[in-house]
Amino acid sequence: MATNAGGGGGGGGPASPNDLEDRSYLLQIYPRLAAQTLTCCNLRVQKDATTASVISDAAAALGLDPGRLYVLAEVKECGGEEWVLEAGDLPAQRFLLWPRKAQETHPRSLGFYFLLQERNHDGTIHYVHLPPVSKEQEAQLAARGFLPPPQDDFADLCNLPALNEDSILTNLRTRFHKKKIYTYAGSILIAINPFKFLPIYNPKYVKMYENHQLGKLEPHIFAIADVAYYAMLRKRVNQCIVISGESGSGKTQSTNFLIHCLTALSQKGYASGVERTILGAGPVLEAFGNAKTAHNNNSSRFGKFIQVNYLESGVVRGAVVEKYLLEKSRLVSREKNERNYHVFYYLLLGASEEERKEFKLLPPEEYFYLKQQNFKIEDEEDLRHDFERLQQAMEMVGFLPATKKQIFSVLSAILYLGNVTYRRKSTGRDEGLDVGPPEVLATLSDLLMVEEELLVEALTKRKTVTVNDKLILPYSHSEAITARDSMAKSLYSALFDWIVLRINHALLNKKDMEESVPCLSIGVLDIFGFEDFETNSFEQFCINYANEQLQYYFNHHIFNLEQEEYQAEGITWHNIDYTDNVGCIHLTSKKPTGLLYLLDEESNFPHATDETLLAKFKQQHQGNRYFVSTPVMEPAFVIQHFAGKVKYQIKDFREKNTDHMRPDIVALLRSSDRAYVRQLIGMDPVAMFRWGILRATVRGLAAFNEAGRNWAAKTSGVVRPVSRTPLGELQRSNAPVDRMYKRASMLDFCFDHSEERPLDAFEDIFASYESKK
Ligand SMILES: Nc1ncnc2c1ncn2[C@@H]1O[C@H](COP(=O)(O)OP(=O)(O)OP(=O)(O)O)[C@@H](O)[C@H]1O
Repeated sequence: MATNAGGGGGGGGPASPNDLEDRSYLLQIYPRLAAQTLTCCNLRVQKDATTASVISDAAAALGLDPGRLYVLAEVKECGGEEWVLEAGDLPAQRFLLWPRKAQETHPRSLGFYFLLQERNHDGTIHYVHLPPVSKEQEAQLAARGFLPPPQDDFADLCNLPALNEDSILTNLRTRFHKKKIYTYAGSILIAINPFKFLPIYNPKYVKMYENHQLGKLEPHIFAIADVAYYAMLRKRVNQCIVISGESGSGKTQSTNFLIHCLTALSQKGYASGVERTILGAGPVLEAFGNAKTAHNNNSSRFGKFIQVNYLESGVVRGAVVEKYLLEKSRLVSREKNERNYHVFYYLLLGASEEERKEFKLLPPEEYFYLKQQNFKIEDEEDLRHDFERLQQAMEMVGFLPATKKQIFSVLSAILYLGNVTYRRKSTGRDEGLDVGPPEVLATLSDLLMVEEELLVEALTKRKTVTVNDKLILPYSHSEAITARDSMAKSLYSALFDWIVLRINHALLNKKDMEESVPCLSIGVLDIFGFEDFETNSFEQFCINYANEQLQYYFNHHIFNLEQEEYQAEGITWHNIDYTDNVGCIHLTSKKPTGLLYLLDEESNFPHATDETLLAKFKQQHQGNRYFVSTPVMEPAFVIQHFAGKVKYQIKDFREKNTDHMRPDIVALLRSSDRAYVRQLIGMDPVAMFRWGILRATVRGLAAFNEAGRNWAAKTSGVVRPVSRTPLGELQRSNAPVDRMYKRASMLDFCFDHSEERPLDAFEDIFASYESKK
């Protein structure tokens, strides 16, 4: 029945063309056994030879133990599927179905062979792993027609034949070279920054992706916007798109594309007012919140969440921008070859002669806050143009010329603060500091409209109020520099918050003040990517912690929830092991010993220093696998993040953690004759309260209208159409929302029209609201 042709080659195919029944075929059988001796057995078999007989002949030819059990499997692609044959199957029949070339003797790497494997007594197969097929082998296989031509790019990484780092990167690179910058990994979109314009974002593309199932068309960022939009409408559930990536990878650009598509979908191709305002808001936020860094010429130094609100019909209603963590430290110092916030350079290079005089501007190289670290401006022409662009964008968002002037005065004052210098008093027994130069102090006092005497006090002395006394202590030299920088940072940060608030005001649909409608929303989160610089400080610590949380969110959704869903649906599934980052999150934020809690504790303890803080970190977390030890004398600690190890310098952690506005500075700025400066300082508690009210009002009114409708139905016995002016409903119900609503309207009035005494107006309303609450 079977002929052992030994290890020799010998051609396959018919042995005797004239006698079909007597034909025999040369099968290549490879043993895959734990104790493997021979590499191959070429066995000549007849057409009607069963698997059982082929197994026994092959075992004999290979000198295997006849007392053991074996199975025979057909393999078509090396490393591919294996079809185990039943004892009564005819292997030669399978062989005859193979391509012609596969029936000739060929190397194993080309596939089409049989495998002889050991079988356990319970019927299961005793598997032994083989080395994977190489790329060259695959190519040979394809060249010989045994494999379909290789597909060299996969739009979805989930379809890759082999999923490993190498294959993923090769696929992304191949696609990128074909100008396909987007690739899916299931429902996640991977974008590779092309650093050049691609004509794939015009309205034709919005239309093309509209209401399409994800994956049907070439991957695209518009497809993600489209899925979010239609899922929101179909499920009536708010959606969120999370963008993550390292600095310069294209997060902000992607956010802009998403917002464009999200508003265009709603407007059926026409640009909406909201989109225009968002587009205007972009350059304003960029000018004040972006800077040139080592990684990106236009790096966002703050995180943001843009929420587009829709009516239930899918029409855009308005939008809200929320900002997170502006990198304030950049204002006073930064890494080599990096710049301060764009707006300073725009102003200094773009201002007219008249504006220079009005804001007392100097050339950029004369400001200490700008000239540190390899100061060189090579793009003067662009900066001048950007100043014009900024002015235009400010107008689009509704900044009046007077407001712009106020903002530029504050910017100029911030720059002058950097030029304040200190010298130890050389005469007398006074141990204080001399502050100067006089012309800088005079200009600062002019720009901020504060008394020079008070300004000098705030810059040189700390006031502490105790139960019975008021202590005034002179700052040491380093404390004074910290106080000066703190004033600059506080002013800039308040200015940025005010701008965000103003933009939100422009984005808010004014009708929300008059009528309530149920809304849905899609949010786009664009935060800093993971950072690891030469020197990492508190900012990097916060940014990387936020990214750790994002990673956890991904893990949770991609692995945990998906696997739970499979199990719930009864799909056979082996849980996938993945790197869980919960340990790192606990190290940072778990009560009571997480690093953030220890930091808060040490920030509030009067005698603590950065050194005692570091000692506390080490003492609590020595031995934690996410807290990597550092040499005893090194003022730093290392965290093992999901994305790699990062060393953080402990210097200024406490100072930055408690970086609230110093009371002395608040008091000084509140004494300003410039209403705008007082407004900035008052913003913190009051304007945030106001914004909270607006938000709560918009949400509350929806619920409230519903209550009004029920009330009307109950009292009249008939269901009436809903009034489009909720004030009527509000007055009838006497709900607390009523007060809130009216307060919000009044606050809005103050915000827009009371240049004279806005802060007092805020405070009055705030106090009256508090008393009636
Ligand atoms: N899809 C794209 N097409 C063309 N250019 C792009 C695209 N995405 C990004 N870029 C270019 O790359 C630059 C950097 O992108 P972007 O500022 O969006 O990065 P980022 O991830 O937000 O960086 P950071 O975290 O530093 O703010 C952009 O200024 C733009 O020129």
